Amino acid sequence: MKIPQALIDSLKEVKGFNESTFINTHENEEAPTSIRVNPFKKIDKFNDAEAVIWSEFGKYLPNRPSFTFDPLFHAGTYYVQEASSMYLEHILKKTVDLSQDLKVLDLCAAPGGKSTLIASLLTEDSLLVSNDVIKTRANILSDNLTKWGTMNTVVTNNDPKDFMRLSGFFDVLVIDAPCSGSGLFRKDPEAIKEWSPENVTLCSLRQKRIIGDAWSCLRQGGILIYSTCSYSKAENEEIVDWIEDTFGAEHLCPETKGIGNEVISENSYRFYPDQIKGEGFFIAAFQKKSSEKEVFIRSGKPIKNNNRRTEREIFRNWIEDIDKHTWFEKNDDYFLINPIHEHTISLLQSNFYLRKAGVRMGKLSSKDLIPDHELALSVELSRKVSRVELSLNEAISYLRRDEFSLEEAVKGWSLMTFQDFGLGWAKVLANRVNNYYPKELRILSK
Ligand SMILES: C[S@@+](CC[C@H](N)C(=O)[O-])C[C@H]1O[C@@H](n2cnc3c(N)ncnc32)[C@H](O)[C@@H]1O
Repeated sequence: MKIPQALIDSLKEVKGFNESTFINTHENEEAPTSIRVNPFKKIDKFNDAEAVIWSEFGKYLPNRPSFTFDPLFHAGTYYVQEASSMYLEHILKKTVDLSQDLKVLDLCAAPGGKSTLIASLLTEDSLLVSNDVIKTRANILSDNLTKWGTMNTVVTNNDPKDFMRLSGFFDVLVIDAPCSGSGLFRKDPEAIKEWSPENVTLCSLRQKRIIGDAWSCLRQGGILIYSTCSYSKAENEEIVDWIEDTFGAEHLCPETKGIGNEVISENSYRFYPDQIKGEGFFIAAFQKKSSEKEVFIRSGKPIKNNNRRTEREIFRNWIEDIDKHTWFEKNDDYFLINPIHEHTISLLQSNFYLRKAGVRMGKLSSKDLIPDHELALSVELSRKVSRVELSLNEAISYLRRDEFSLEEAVKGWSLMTFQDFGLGWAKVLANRVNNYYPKELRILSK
């Protein structure tokens, strides 16, 4: 792997950069494999694996297994994530009171590494809005958050400037900005071909535009966390200076955890693969000092309609504690949400392209629910729902969407599980089983 000389030259004066070890690591060492476990779907599988020091949920694996052929991966019990980027957890814990109910925007969120991490840290009554401007990527983001299983998440597919409509609304704004990607060269050597000083300049301009567009949606006193997987100062320290100068934000510098002070560069944190067990990463936190006119969100009880009592009784069979929740209907689909978020979700619905809100439970037929895939992965699903535990081979077959049969299964909708974690639905008929695993998610590789 040949690192572009122009990149090396541009880093010579940067804090913590060591040219010879940096080049040696890129040429001779493989990127470590790490995963982050889902606190809402607890598994033992990685208990003995080496911990990522700065994350409560992060683990290094001694080698890279085939995640595609692990049903626990498809059940959302863990997320494969590069270790350095898990440092967001430490920064959040140090700058935000996570015991409070918060409104958090993850603005550049696909495929969902940071969002699934944030979702793991928030209270039930908090709301995470995960956004990505690119439609196909917003769909992947939505799939990954569905697997994570939490209800307090909304996925939007909007341009950052659309968030100006939510003036002063969010307590926390996370901007993991699109960047020149030099920090991930070991994992994606093809990215080296795309790298150029001109691209760094373009990325830097785009990063400023994104931050400028979204700034007003953060409330006074709120926290902005900015990160990239680039080494270039133009995308990192220079953006930090620009944020301080343009918005008068206070640059915070929480104490480090599991990394030495040498990674602190002008009050921000730089991760180099020759110095820590992870890839290149940059992260900085700020507090907003200026005031913002806050968007008005209606409060109060939702409007009831006559069907709700019947609907509730149907949903009671599917949802663990339906009396704690509410729901809304859109295009015949029913979405389970926290009543606290009802008006906010309604506001988001009228102003944004929503890809996901709460848990899509499914459609109602005359007497029952036709369950949606989202419900199968949700932590709100009732234990009363009929379940069939699959062996490893059966689970792989199910995830491939193969035809299969089940001995002694109860007729009707059944949750297919692996080690007790939901994978999806099947409908058991008298002489066959209909596999309802979503076509677009099925395992294709041999
Ligand atoms: C570094 S990736 C985000 C990774 C993600 N936070 C995670 O941890 O999985 C940057 C994201 O920004 C999005 N993006 C690209 N151009 C953008 C723009 N002009 N405004 C906002 N987001 C953009 C990309 O689609 C991409 O998903």
